[in-house]
Amino acid sequence: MSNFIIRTAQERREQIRRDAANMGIKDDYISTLVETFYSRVRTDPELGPIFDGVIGDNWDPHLQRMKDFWASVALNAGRYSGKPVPAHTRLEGVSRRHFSTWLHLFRSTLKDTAPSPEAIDYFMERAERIAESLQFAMFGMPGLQTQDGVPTKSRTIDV
Ligand code: HEM
Repeated sequence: MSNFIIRTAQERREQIRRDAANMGIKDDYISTLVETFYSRVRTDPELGPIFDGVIGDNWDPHLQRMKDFWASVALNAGRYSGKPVPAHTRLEGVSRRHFSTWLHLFRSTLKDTAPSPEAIDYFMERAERIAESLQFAMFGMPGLQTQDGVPTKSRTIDV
């Protein structure tokens, strides 16, 4: 006979936070990660101009949104309620190469700042999964041309 354990959403959320805390992941680390990552993005020769064009000098709201986003992804904080897909499909001049650069920069930021080796994998797994979804929304399946050459824009991402 198998035993089923039924947990409430609240219990699941607490478990996620306990697991993350055991890796050293809490709000203060998410704040460090986001601040460090985007300070590197801003000076990156490929990514910097793309962000500059959209965000200009108005970085504070973007950084706050990204802290809420990562707290929701990593800690199930439920603080983010934006729409990542349209925010990216409307960007001009972004290719798969930019995503590869983004992921490299994210990994090196984690290597330099993460509170534990497990935390690096924890964030990278999630970043890679979301990057895949965004690229699918923007460019379609790798190697598959959409009928009219226009990227699929209808995907949503649950965080
Ligand atoms: C080529 C790689 C990427 C570029 C150039 C890029 C660029 C941008 C820019 C310019 C914005 C601001 C959009 C606006 O305010 O209208 C933005 C927002 C955002 N990005 Fe990215 N991004 C990239 C990859 C990613 C990845 C991999 C993730 C997640 C793992 C991500 C998550 C987000 C989120 C959550 C927002 C806020 C969307 C909103 O609620 O308005 N981005 N991104």
